[in-house]
Amino acid sequence: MRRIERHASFGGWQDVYEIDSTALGVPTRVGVYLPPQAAHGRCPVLYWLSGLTCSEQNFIAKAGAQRHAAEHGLILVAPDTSPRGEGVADADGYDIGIGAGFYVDAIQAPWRQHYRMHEYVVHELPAWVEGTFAANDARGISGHSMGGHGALVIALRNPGRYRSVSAFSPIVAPSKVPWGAKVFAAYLGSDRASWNEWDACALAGTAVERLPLLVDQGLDDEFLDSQLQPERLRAACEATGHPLHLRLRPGYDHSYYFIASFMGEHVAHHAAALS
Ligand SMILES: N[C@@H](CCC(=O)N[C@@H](CS)C(=O)NCC(=O)O)C(=O)O
Repeated sequence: MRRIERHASFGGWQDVYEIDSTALGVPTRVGVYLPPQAAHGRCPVLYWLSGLTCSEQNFIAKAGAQRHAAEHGLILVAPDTSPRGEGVADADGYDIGIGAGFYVDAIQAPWRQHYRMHEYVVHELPAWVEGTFAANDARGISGHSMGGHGALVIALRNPGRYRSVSAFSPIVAPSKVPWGAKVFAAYLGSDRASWNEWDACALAGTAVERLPLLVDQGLDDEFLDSQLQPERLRAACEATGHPLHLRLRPGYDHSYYFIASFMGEHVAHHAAALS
């Protein structure tokens, strides 16, 4: 691993590392915030999954999460949103290929060679974090938009691995909306039944662990009706009794201004479950 950035931040360190990922088959960058408490003992870890077009930089520069992580003693880990670099498949459009890994394990050519973000985020990344830093194995996961989808799906698919989950403006039913349908057809193929394994609304119906879902959604979000449709998650959770705390926020859009406004509440939610 190579450390390529280090900044003092709220008594701790905001770092960026480049690691050689086996799952992705390429070097990949990851933001790691070490709170001041990590100098004295092991801390829980909150994983953050960003949305379309993002790298590890958007969250570390714009979400303002370090102040809250320092207050609660949480390590923050923010991976890239896809494999990238020479030899990595890509296609026209910001919503497929590089910057749009969708946190699935692709099975279709040419994507399957590198697009294995689920394997990377769920297994390889925590093993590296817990073996490298003063981290314990108490894990929470959160994210935004495509990353909100990733956080919900990863928590629902992997019972026992995460103690808390939350999302901002998540794509709750990727199988049913244009962003998800486009990449699922490419990465997973035309068998739509298999898409349910990567769809939070479908997974909420079959989850064996009823981990409560905390979701914030801005009502002035430009993607609310076309891509996000949070009422689908409410209906799916009501139908199966899955605990959901969905907060609709008037006036807020899809940006990091929205995320930063409620980041403190999300970090506190995770800290309560993880500490
Ligand atoms: N209209 C945007 C769509 C992508 C977008 O809104 N990305 C969100 C996540 S879905 C984001 O976090 N963008 C980066 C940022 O705001 O820093 C674009 O063309 O780039």
